[in-house]
Amino acid sequence: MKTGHVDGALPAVSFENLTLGYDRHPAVHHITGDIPRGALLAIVGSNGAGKSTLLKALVGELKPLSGRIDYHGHHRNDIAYLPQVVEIDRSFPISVFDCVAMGLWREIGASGGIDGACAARVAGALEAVHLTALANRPVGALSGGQFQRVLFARLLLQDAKIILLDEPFRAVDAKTIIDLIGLIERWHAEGRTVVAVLHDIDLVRRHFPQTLLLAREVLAWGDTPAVLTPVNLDRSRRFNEGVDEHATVCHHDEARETA
Ligand SMILES: Nc1ncnc2c1ncn2[C@@H]1O[C@H](COP(=O)(O)OP(=O)(O)OP(=O)(O)O)[C@@H](O)[C@H]1O
Repeated sequence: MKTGHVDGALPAVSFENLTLGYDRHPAVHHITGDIPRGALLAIVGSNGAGKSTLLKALVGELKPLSGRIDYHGHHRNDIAYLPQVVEIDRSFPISVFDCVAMGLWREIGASGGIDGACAARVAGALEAVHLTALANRPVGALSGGQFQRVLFARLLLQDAKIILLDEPFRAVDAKTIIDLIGLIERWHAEGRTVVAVLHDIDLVRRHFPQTLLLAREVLAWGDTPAVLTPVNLDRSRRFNEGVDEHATVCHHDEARETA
């Protein structure tokens, strides 16, 4: 049976027996299921469970070792991806305003020119994340939380149908989390599909109707209260990333062969 199903919702993206890995070593095994259109889905799991790997595959940075991802007609430009902040280089000299304006690159194109209407939209996005006063500051001179607001403002302008967020609240204070959750809920209300990797279980319970609990394979996937049960969370905690760190044999395939 497919997991992640919501009655009546068409899928935004489907995984079909998807296995992902690095240098041919599987990191995530045999994932099958649908992310419904308009879903607000949290991906939860221990360190090394494969959460970032799954997002990287979704955005096309990592090709499947086997199985496939069906995008149901969505194109790369329909997907916005916010990697973990540690993977983003902040050293280049660019202002907050220009960094947010990069969210309009699809519309502006190679010309790079920003007309008055575009500038007003950038200003609107900055206002939405309460950063108007810092518009001219270099991004390298922002705090971690301020920079995360910049990245969310850029996402606002990208206007993507599918938004992927990898640990968007890492090292972010409570006030900023509340503001950024407000933007996520706005995207959800607009019918966009939002998928976020998160570690704060209470926050997931409060704000994310659906959860995928991952431990290199799907432990549970569906409505958040049914997924984040004490039994499932205990199984997730017991996941030991060292067990098959250099796995060359997939236990599912092994079981199938000996059955
Ligand atoms: N570039 C890479 N090359 C080789 N192995 C990798 C690479 N990136 C991740 N891995 C391995 O793949 C597995 C899954 O990693 P991933 O980053 O997806 O986990 P995660 O659930 O996002 O963890 P965390 O919560 O710590 O961010 C881990 O064993 C990790 O060491």
